[in-house]
Amino acid sequence: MASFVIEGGHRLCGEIHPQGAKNEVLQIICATLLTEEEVTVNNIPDILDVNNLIQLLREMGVTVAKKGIDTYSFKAENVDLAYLESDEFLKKCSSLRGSVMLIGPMVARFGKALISKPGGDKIGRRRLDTHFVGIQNLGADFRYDEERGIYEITAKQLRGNYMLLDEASVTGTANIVMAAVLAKGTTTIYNAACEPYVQQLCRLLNRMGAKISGIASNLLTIEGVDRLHGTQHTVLPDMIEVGSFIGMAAMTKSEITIKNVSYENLGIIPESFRRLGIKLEQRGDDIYVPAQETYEIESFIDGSIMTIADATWPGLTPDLLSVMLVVATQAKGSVLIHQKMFESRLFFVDKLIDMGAQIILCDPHRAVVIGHNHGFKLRGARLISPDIRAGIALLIAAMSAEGTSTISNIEQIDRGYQNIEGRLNAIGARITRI
Ligand SMILES: CC(=O)N[C@H]1[C@@H](OP(=O)(O)OP(=O)(O)OC[C@H]2O[C@@H](n3ccc(=O)[nH]c3=O)[C@H](O)[C@@H]2O)O[C@H](CO)[C@@H](O)[C@@H]1O
Ligand SMILES: C=C(OP(=O)(O)O)C(=O)O
Repeated sequence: MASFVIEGGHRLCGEIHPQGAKNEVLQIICATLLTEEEVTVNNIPDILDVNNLIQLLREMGVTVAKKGIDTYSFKAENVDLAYLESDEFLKKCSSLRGSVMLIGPMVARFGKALISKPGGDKIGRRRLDTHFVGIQNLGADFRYDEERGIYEITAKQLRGNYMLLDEASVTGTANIVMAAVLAKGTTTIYNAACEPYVQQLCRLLNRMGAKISGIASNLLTIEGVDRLHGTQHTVLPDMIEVGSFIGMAAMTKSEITIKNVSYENLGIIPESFRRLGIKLEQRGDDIYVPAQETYEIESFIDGSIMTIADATWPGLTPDLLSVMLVVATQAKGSVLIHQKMFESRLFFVDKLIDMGAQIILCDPHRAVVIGHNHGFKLRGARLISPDIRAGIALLIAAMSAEGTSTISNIEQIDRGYQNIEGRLNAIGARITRI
């Protein structure tokens, strides 16, 4: 288990480039299975989750070529269908959350998919009903093999259907869309997730020859086609990384410019940081964050205490609440952080309380943060990263703290942040990997 040793109290200064979006690229890589032709993908981040998925595709028989520093081509011409049934494949899938999105393309193209329960963060229950019910609605048969602990999904020919999803699941919508593009007839998905990740997937599929309309809304219509072909795709910058950098700058009183953020795809994220009192400016497609000695959390118009809560897109992504919570500990004023979607994502506040933060954990979903207004600094501590976003939040806390901190289990951070210590040290941080 690797660790970061962080010397706190150093200001950052300069420019930083966000990596490609993890949650988009996981969908895009799975979609390359839908054609035997070559699909080239640019701006792929060099992170654990993505590298593991690429490796999994290689083992499935997909020809993967690295064409440039962050460009790969995928050609799923000779997929090894026997390997897809092996215990080795299923074991690998179970350690990788993104692998659940192999089901849609595999059923659509090969008529069969096997899957064991996928991994990912331990951030609460993560049910897959939306995925399964959606693909079942297209005519697939689901069987649970108790002995092997796996689901077997089969379909001779998927058929388009109308469906109203029970929740706007991001990976669930992606899975159903990828199954529906090769189904016979028209599929309508109401209450579809419409995060930029899903929008980008739909745009890629249309470039491959699919017929999807309603992109960016919660009502998608998909006219099935017989086959898809090769194309090119460029992954958007990672909006969660952009948000993490905004929070990091505010917390460490730093002046930074976050380059090429694709501002129009950030939705409510910039405004949500502004509500915490953080100044930021859009400069072309960059975000400039000036050095701020203090930032004051807004109140609602009626004077009541600010609430920052997650919601499905175009609401605020749950993946930034841990960062916003940490940033609030040094703000002026108080805020209620309400993590509605996941029930185990706020427990890391214990560690912040140990570092001197004033936080009341009301229940598994809600925490009230009483900001210090930089009145006193957090204290360096020995920390452990419980999940990817709590991990980056603790890193931000450690960077702003007095003294040295150690964060262990940084594999959780590496799942989603590319060479984070290298990129932050280049603009003034002091982080060592041990
Ligand atoms: C690989 C990937 O893309 N992961 C993202 C994806 O996970 P993932 O697609 O697994 O998450 P889902 O969108 O399915 O749902 C996340 C959680 O929110 C709950 N839920 C969801 C929708 C809803 O309307 N109401 C509701 O309560 C679900 O029950 C679940 O507990 O989307 C999540 C929600 O944005 C993000 O945190 C993850 O980073
Ligand atoms: C929860 C996340 O990832 P995953 O869905 O891969 O567990 C995340 O990216 O914040």
